[in-house]
Formats: sequence, structure tokens, C-alpha cells
Amino acid sequence: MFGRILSFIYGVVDYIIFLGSFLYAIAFVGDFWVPKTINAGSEAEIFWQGLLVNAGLLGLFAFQHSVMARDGFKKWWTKIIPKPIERSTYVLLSSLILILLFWQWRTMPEVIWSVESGVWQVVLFGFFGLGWGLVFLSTFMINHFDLFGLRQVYLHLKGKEITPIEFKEPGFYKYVRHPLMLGFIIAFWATPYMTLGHLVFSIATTGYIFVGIWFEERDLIRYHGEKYKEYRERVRMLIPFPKENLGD
Ligand SMILES: C[S@@+](CC[C@H](N)C(=O)[O-])C[C@H]1O[C@@H](n2cnc3c(N)ncnc32)[C@H](O)[C@@H]1O
Repeated sequence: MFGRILSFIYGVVDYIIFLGSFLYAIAFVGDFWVPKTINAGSEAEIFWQGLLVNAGLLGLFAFQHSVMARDGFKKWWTKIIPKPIERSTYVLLSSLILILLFWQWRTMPEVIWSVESGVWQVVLFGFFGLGWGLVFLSTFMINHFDLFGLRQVYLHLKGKEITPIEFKEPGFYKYVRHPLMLGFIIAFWATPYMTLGHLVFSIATTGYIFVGIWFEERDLIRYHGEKYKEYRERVRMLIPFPKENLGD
């Protein structure tokens, strides 16, 4: 019982760290409210140095996120750490790498575009908010508490078996297969003030999202077989229009 309570506390603490880093990410990318943002903080003296540091930070996040989410890694990893805290540990490491990124990010202030019109600024901020809203709501449509490890430590606390999440098509998932990723793409690109640093961030994260989707769908087909294949035939990856309307 003691171990179960400890696992639960570990899961809750990880979730709080995740929530803090997620909220910070909104302000970091949006370039408001917090002292260190994508455009505010330390600038590398040599351009290539800054680019290398930023690429390294983004690469580290992508590497951790991709490797630790794979089945083969999980099988090996759960011989070392207990299964109920596997997801929480994944979430914790992701959050810590994000915090490292916020802290060590080098600004690259060269302006790529700057929207002066007040109306367009509001429109772009609206899309920025819409993107984050899409991310947040999509997590609840799949299973917010499973994605961030709380469900697993709760079931363990109650002495119940940890069952996998079934394939489903709730809410936004009826229109696109990856609404959460679509939300990130919108939030990362919708800005009235695009600097070179922000552009590097947006290009790298968008590229990584496509790689992540490829890996995720490979796993989803393995778990859910024909059901997911049929879903993929019928529903688009990211563009929320019925397939037949765009004729592919
Ligand atoms: C961070 S969520 C992202 C989901 C999706 N890629 C998106 O952008 O909305 C990743 C988890 O969602 C699960 N997942 C993705 N689509 C699903 C679906 N239609 N039904 C159930 N689980 C799904 C994957 O197996 C994975 O564990």
C-alpha cells in the first residue's frame, strides 16, 4: 500500500510540473507575461552558436518524446521502473526538457514579419488562442488523465488493472485524426511578430509533428488494426474537410 501511495504522489507531482511547464509554454511561445520567452532572454554572440543550441534543445525533446513513446523502449524500461509510473516518468522527463529549453533558448531577434494592423494582430492572437484551446480540449477527448499518467497511478492506488485506451472518434477526432497536433501547428505559427528564433522553432516543431504522427499511426495500426486503417481512409490527418470534398 505504501508503494501505491508513493506512486500516486509521484504521479500527482509530475502532473503539477507538467501543468506548470505547459502554461509556461503558452507564454513562452506567445512572448508575453513571463521574463524569458522565445524572443526575450539571452542572445548568442555568434549566430551559429545560437542556432546549434536551439536545434540541440529541440532535438533533445524530439528524441526523448519519440524513443520513450515506443513499445520496445517501454518493455525494457518497465523492467527498471514500475509500470504504473511509466507514463508519469515520461511526462516528467518531457516537462524537464521543456524547462531546460525555456531556460537555455537563445533568442534570434531578426524580424521575419511584423504585422502592424491592429485588426490582424487580434486575428492572429485569436488563432494563437484557438490553437492552444484545440490542444487542451483534444487531450480531454482522448483521455487527459491517461495521457499525463494520473489515470495509471490512480488505478494502481485502487489496486485495479491498468487497461489501455480504446480506439475512439470523439469530438474533433471526427474531423481530423490529429486535432491536438493541428492545435500546436496553429499556435506555433499564428503570431503577428515572427522572429528568426520563432521561425526556427516553428519549422522544427512542425517537422517533428509529422515525424511523430508517422510513428504514432504505425503504433495505432498495430494496436487497432483494420479499425484504424478504415479511419485513416475516411478522415484527414490535419485538414478538417471531408475527404471527398478535396478529392484525394
Ligand atoms: C498526445 S496524444 C495525440 C493524439 C493525436 N495525435 C492528436 O494529435 O490529436 C497521443 C496518444 O493518443 C492516442 N491516440 C491517438 N488517436 C487516438 C484515437 N483516435 N483513439 C484513441 N487513442 C488515440 C495515441 O495512441 C497516443 O497514445
